Amino acid sequence: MPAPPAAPLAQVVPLTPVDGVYTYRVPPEMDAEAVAGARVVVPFGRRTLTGVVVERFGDDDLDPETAPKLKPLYDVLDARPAVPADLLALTKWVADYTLCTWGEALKAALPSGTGVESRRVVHGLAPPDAWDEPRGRKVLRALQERNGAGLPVAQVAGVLGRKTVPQNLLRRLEAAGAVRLDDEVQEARARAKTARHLRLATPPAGGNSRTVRGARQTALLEHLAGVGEGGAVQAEAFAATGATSSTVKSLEARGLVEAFDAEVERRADGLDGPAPEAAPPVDLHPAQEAATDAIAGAIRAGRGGTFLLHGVTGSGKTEVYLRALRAALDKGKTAIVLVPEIALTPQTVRRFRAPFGDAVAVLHSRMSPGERLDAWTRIRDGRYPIVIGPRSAVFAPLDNLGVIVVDEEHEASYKQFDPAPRYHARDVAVMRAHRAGAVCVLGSATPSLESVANANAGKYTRLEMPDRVPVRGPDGTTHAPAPLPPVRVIDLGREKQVRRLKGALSHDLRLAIEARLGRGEQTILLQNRRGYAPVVTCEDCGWTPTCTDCAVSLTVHRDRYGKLSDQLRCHYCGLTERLQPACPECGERDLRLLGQGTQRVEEEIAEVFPEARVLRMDLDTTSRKGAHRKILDRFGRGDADILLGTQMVAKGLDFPRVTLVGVVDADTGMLLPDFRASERTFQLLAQVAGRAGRHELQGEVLLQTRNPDHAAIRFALAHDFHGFAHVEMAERLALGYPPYGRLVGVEVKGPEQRSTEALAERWGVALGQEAQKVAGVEVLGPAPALVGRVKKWWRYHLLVKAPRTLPPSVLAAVVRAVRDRVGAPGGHRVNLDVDPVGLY
Ligand SMILES: Nc1ncnc2c1ncn2[C@@H]1O[C@H](COP(=O)(O)OP(=O)(O)OP(=O)(O)O)[C@@H](O)[C@H]1O
Ligand SMILES: [Zn+2]
Repeated sequence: MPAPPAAPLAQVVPLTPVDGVYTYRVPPEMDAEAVAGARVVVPFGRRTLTGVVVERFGDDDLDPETAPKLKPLYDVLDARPAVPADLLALTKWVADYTLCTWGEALKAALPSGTGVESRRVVHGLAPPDAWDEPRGRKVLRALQERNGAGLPVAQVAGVLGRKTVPQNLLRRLEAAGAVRLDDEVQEARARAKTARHLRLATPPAGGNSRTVRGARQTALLEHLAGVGEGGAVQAEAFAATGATSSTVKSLEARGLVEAFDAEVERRADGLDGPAPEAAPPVDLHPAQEAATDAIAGAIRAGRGGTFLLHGVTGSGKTEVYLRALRAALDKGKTAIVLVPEIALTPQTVRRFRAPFGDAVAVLHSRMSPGERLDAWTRIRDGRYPIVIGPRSAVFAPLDNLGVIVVDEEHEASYKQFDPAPRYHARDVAVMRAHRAGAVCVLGSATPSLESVANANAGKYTRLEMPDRVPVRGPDGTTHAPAPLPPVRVIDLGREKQVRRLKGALSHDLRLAIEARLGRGEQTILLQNRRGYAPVVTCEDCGWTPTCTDCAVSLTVHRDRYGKLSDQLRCHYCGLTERLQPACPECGERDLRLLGQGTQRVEEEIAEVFPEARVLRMDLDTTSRKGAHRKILDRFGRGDADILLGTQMVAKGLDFPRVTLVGVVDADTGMLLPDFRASERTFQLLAQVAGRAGRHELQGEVLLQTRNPDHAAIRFALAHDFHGFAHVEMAERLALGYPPYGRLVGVEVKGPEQRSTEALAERWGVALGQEAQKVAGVEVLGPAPALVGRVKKWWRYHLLVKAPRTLPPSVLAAVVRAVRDRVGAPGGHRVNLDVDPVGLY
């Protein structure tokens, strides 16, 4: 019997949207493991939940009344705390800042699919005719059909064809003894994968040495001799030796080899194959040198601090990151590199793996839950000092952090919207590094105005790399910095008038592509819209198909069978239907397809340049695992002349033979009613322009637009980030928007329009009242969201605005007060979004 624990109580945060911290008794046998950061299973009302211990304490101060009533922990899930101490504090900060529960924030820091979940289940006890009300009978009949197996409560709604669970009915059925409600606990732990393995048989049969063996048999035996007791995965052994099943059969028959099933160790680096060969070390150019000195110096000195590394496209930021990682590792510290999901390309990963090899773990969203859990577990066990991944990797369970790098820090994908916590990974990175005494490096060619403002205010140290990396000639001599490529604007309005442009590609853009085809160089074309045509309309009556569940028009998609099988798709909910050849309203057969999606541009290229080899990269061509990588590998090998795609082609790519970048329609997104629309457009154009002429060959960029005078276009033309930032900042200041103001977005959603609108109104009134108590706070809205209905849910937005000088906690208190007072009654949902990114 172990001694009773000195701190017999544990404070536990359940991993659900339930607010608060709950106290449990720690049974003596769980004393050693139920420490702060460990995941535990606890009784919670009638449910069983997974939670995280956040503190242990003694029962001395406890009220003797409540002490005996405390329930014990049911179980501890971790032998080693899942959440290191610094992440406990960090998630608490995230919860307070983003207005979510600590449990929700902790959940974001843990791999999904772990722990235990319970669900409420109904069991039938009485036959259907024992109940005289039809709804109850229907439920009992469904339960009878399940032969004693329970039905999850959530599915009862479906049985009755309703959206919500009939809680009242269930209570009455339970009170009358017709059903029993129960909690069923499910282990949500991901299972390990097993595969067929081969190994040499023991003891090796001696007398077979004279047996004639084929080359494959010999190769397999040698291979297995090299891997030892644990054996090799059969498929891998086959790939390595050319052996086949019949090779194995004949070796098995002679007692030389045995086959068995065993768990495979999933590689936590998320890649197959060994680490790529290390690239030869480069000599830093002076601006890189200066940046590296500042960053590595801070890491070595353990000083901490945030650096804004503003380096133009192709200035060699990655090399600076690599040196920062090296500095951290040399000090025995660990490092996190955040990259936007879209930039988590094999090319990027290779550049980080090359110098550090197996020290690097890669996390990405395409991993299966099992792979993710494995990777996470090994990171927590300290096997990888470097973690690279998208926004959630900011919570990687590393101890002893030396540096966090946020590449392309301006990227909107660092902000999580759903589910809560609605955090911005860049801001969490800055905070985590700060608390750990680590260095944070924010890198971009087009920094966010928020970061620029922080640098201006002296909170971040600004490091500039204004030139591209000098190009080295084949003889080893270094030339002058490669210039940023010249950008030309093509005014689409004029093109339409003067040249009667019909398709998507202007005369000049066609000529430019043709020249690349002739010289065997490559082209990247950006068209930030997928599908064939964004809108279809009837020439006669003006009918346009819209989604039944969302307030948007449907996009035409064309598959390889051509026009006859055109589909209509909703980009919000995925609804898909056939496009009929005639208008359903008036019967007119002349339906007009308006606008250009990537598919249509692809078709036009095929018509104009039948000999060109085109790769299309958008959400539709990259949905399969590995597709993204395959496309880029092919393009990199020179198996294609043109890479056409959505914003996926705009960022991070570094291909030496790309000398032309064409933006088919620079206006997509530019005119959205979002105060960041202009900034986003500038960033996208500057980033995509940066893909051209990055090495020896001179590049060129063509922008097609209808708004040649727009600031985003004018400054992109001159590669003038500072000019753009200056103008845009002045506008933000005038309007009180970030970085000069603070915002909290409120999204009110519901299945019914009237009640949703009414709830939004009540929020508006209540916010207005609270806002009056604090100087400078302003409430905008409610107004219908830009897309007023998504997946059958109506959406209304409000925006709370405050000056930058108001502490975030004060603004949070305003919104929290309204949440407590008005809330989200009657099946509505209200999402609070602090520092929103996107449309409000
Ligand atoms: N000091 C150096 N000497 C020689 N080549 C270098 C040096 N530094 C970087 N490079 C090479 O220059 C190219 C551009 O560097 P890198 O991709 O790091 O730029 P970047 O600033 O990250 O650009 P972007 O913002 O466009 O992604 C790469 O091919 C890289 O290998
Ligand atoms: Zn829809």
